[in-house]
Amino acid sequence: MNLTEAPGGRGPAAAGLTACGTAEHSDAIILFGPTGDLARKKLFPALYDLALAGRLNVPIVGVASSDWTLEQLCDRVRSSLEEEVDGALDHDAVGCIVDRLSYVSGNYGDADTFGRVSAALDGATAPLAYLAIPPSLFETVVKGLDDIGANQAGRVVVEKPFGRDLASARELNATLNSSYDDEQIFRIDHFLGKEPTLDLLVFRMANAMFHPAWDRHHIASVQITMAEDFGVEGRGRFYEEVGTIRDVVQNHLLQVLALIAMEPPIDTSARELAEEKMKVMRAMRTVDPNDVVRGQYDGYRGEDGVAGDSQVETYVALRAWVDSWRWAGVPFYIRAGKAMAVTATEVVVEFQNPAQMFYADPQAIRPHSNHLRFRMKPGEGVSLLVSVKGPGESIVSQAVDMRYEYDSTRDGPHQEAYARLIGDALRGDQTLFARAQSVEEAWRVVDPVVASAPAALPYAVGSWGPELHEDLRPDDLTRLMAATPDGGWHHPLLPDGGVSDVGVG
Ligand SMILES: NC(=O)C1=CN([C@@H]2O[C@H](COP(=O)(O)OP(=O)(O)OC[C@H]3O[C@@H](n4cnc5c(N)ncnc54)[C@H](OP(=O)(O)O)[C@@H]3O)[C@@H](O)[C@H]2O)C=CC1
Ligand SMILES: O=C1O[C@H](COP(=O)(O)O)[C@@H](O)[C@H](O)[C@H]1O
Repeated sequence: MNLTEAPGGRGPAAAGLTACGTAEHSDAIILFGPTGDLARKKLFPALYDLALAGRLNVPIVGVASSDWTLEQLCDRVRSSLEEEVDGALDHDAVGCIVDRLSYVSGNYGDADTFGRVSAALDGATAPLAYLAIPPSLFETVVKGLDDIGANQAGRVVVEKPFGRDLASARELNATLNSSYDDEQIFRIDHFLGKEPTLDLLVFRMANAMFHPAWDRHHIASVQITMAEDFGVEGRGRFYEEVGTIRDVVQNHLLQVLALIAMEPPIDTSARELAEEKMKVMRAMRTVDPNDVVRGQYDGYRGEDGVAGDSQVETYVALRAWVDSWRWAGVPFYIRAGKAMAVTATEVVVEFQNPAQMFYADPQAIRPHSNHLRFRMKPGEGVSLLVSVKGPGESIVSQAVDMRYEYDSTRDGPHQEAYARLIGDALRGDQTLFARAQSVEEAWRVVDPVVASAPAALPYAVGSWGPELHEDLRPDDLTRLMAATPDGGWHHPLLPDGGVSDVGVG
C-alpha cells in the first residue's frame, strides 16, 4: 500500500517467490485494452504516478486489436498524460513508461495473438495481466494467458463490473479459478484505493471516542451519496448494459458500506480485513424491491448508444439493512446518480438525538443531531456536526461543523487510487481488492433489484433525482418514501461550504 517502497527487480528469480509460488514482485505488465477509455483516463496516469515514485521497473506489453504501431501507442500515452495530469509533465517519468512499452496488435480470440504476447514478454515469467477490456472477453483472455503459461507465476487484475448478477459472478470466479489461484486474482474496485475510503478505516480504528457509539444504540442512520453532475459522457452503450446499480452500487458503494459497518479486525492484514467485510456482506439483507427507487434523467434516451425506450436507471436510491447484533434496525440509505445537482460522494453517519432537546432552536426545520461526514469528492475531508450555544442572549443551540480538509495538511502529490492499487497488485498485496465471496454476496444483496426492478421515474437534469409529486403512482410513492431517510437526505457539503445542509430537510 506504500508508493515509496522499494521496487521489485526484474524476473521472479530476482524478486523471490511467495509461499504460493508467485513472484514477490511481478516482472512484467500485460495491459489488455491499452487503446481503450480506461487506459487513457486512469491507467496511463497511474503508471505515470508509479514512474514518478520510482516504482515502475517492469516492461509493459499492450495488447489490443487496433492496427497501431508502437509509436501510436506511445503518442496515446503522452496525450493521455497531457489531458489527465495536473501541471507540467515530468519527462523522465513519461520516458519511463514509453521506454518500457511494447505493443502486440491482435484479436484476443486468435491463439496467434498470445504467441506474440509470449514473445513480447521476452523471458518474463510472472506477468501481471490487467484486463481493461469488455467483461465478455475475460474468459477468452484468461484462456489465452493459460495457453502461454502466463498464469502460472503471474497475477491477473479484473476490472468491474465483476459479472452482471450472482450467477454470472459465480461463473466468472470459476473461470478465473480454472487458471489462477485466489492469491493471484485482483478484483479491482478503485474506490478501495481512494484516500478518504481508507480514512473510513483509520478514523474508525484510531479514534477510541467513537467506538462505544458505533452501533444501533447511538446511530440513527447511515446515508451514502454518490452524485455526479454529468451524464453518461459518451459511454451510453456501456451504461445501457449496466445501469447505476451494477455500475456503482453493487461494487463501490457496498464496499464503502462494509467499511463503515464492519467489526474492528484483529489485525490489519488483508485476510482479517477481508473476513470482517465479508461478515457485513453476509449479514446484509437482500434488498427489497419496495425499498428501491430508480430514476432516469431527462434526455438520457437521446444519448449515443442508448435505446429510445430505455428503462435503464441513471439514478437509484435504496434502503438496506445489516442484520447483525451491532446494526439491527439501523437503515443504511444509498443514493447514486448521473446528471444530478452537484458532483459529490460522501458518507453521513447520523447519530441519535439526545433524550431531551432542551435547547433546540424552535425555528429549525429539524433538530440537529450529531453527524460525522466523510467527504470523498469533491475535495476530501471529514467533519463532525455538533451543537453549541448560539451567540447572543437566548439560550438556544446552534449547529456547527468541525472540519478537516485533507489538502490542508497534504505534503506532496495526491496519490490516485489506480496507482496505489496497481502498485499493490504488482507486489501481490490483496488488502485493497475485493474477494470472490464478498463480490458474490454483494450481488446476492442487489440481485432481486437488478433482475426485476420497478420502472425508472424521470427526473430533471441538475436535480436530486425523482421528486415527490401528486401524480406519482401509489407504489412509486411508497418506494420513494422508503428510500428516503426520515427527515430527508443530508445534502452534500462542498469544500468551500457552498451547500450546507444544516437544518435542511
Ligand atoms: N472507462 C471507464 O471509465 C471505466 C471502465 N471500467 C471497465 O474497464 C474495462 C474497459 O473499459 P473501457 O476502457 O471503457 O473499454 P473500451 O471499449 O474503451 O476499450 C476496450 C479495449 O479492449 C480492446 N478490445 C476489445 N475487444 C477486443 C478484441 N476482441 N481483441 C483485441 N482487443 C480488443 C479494445 O481494443 P481496440 O479498440 O484496439 O479494439 C480496447 O483497447 C471494462 O471492463 C469496463 O467496465 C471500469 C471503470 C471505469
Ligand atoms: O466506476 C465508475 O466510477 C466513476 C466515478 O469514479 P470517481 O472516482 O471519478 O468518483 C463513475 O463515473 C463511472 O460511471 C463508474 O463506472
